[in-house]
Amino acid sequence: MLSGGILFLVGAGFNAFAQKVWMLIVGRMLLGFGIGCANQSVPIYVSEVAPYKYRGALNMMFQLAITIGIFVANVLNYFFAKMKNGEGWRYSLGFAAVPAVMIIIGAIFLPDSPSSLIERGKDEKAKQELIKIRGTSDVDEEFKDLVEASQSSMAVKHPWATLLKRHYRPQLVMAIAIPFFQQLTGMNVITFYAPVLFRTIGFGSNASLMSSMITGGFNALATFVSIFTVDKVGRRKLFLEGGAQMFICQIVITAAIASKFGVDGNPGILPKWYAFLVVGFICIYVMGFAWSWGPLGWLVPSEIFPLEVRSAAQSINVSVNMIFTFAIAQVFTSMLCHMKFGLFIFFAFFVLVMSGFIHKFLPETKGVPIEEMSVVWQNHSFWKKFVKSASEEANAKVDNSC
Ligand SMILES: OC[C@H]1O[C@](O)(CO)[C@@H](O)[C@@H]1O
Repeated sequence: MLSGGILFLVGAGFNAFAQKVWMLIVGRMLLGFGIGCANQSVPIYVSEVAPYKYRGALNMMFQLAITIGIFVANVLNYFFAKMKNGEGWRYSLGFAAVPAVMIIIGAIFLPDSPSSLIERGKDEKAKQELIKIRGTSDVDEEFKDLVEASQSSMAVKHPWATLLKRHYRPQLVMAIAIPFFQQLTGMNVITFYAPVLFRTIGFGSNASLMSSMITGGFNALATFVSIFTVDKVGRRKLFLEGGAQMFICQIVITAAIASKFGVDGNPGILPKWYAFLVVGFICIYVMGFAWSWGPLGWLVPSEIFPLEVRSAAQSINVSVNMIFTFAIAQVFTSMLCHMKFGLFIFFAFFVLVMSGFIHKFLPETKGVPIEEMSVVWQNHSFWKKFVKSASEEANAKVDNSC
């Protein structure tokens, strides 16, 4: 976390004071490395230290911070874009230093997680830490689970190779599929390009930035819904409800754009109600994402990886997420030119596929202590054939040693 914050701060500095294009490129690269470090460490840290009953809500604060960040950035951009001296971009980029400093201060003051202390042989300190964060000295059972998890983790010398073993297939599949699908919802097409989309449907250039502030606001507010419900209704229900909501909105938006723009992209004069309809359904779509795939895309991977492969699996999760964020941003404009309104059908198709995937393959993880998560795979109709139960494993070890 500390490295992420520092990289981010230096990157913001390069960008704000850039005199040459290479400085902007280096600045952006440093921001990218910083984001990578933070995305790798923060969700896992939160899931490790949170009491399991509130793990969902607390982990989702990470996505809440992202959405608030996007919203604040949209608001600031709106004002900086009005600066007469043409230097507004320096402020837009330089203000990234604020969250960077917040991360640095947080990382300096936050204690290490008990899991990571045990892994480094500091058992006594880990126990004290656990007592402190749980607010009770009745932590023996949890501490025992953590020590056991750490022992099996230490037995694993090559986490990357281990992750490829059949036994870890559910975690590997989730580490790839969840971030892939999260980006294939098309959410970033909305957040990156809302200004372009809104201008195209007739908003002026100021109004288009306004509109992206509106979607940013809905994104942040709707994340609270998942924070308050995820530990009650569970992960699967949110995933499936959010998927259905996004799908319906994508179909309505496609129909609205197809009916006015057709394939020649020439809508003539658009009535006000039309713009309200499109913006309205985009907001409902954004809310659907914000209380499902947005936060769950970080929560679920961070709670299903056992300690021995946690870091490796989270690296895959973050990389797949970032690669597809990048890829979609790159190809979006040419896809829009070629597919026109069909672009939304493309994403709607994936929303359908990903909802089917969750329905069939993701077990409910609500209320399951993180160190006991293997049970959910052992009880799952599809994954149980991949995952051995603890007693089968012990027998296998005895067989091997004979
Ligand atoms: O809320 C939207 C944001 O959420 C993410 O999907 C995951 O954190 C980002 O890729 C996106 O910009």
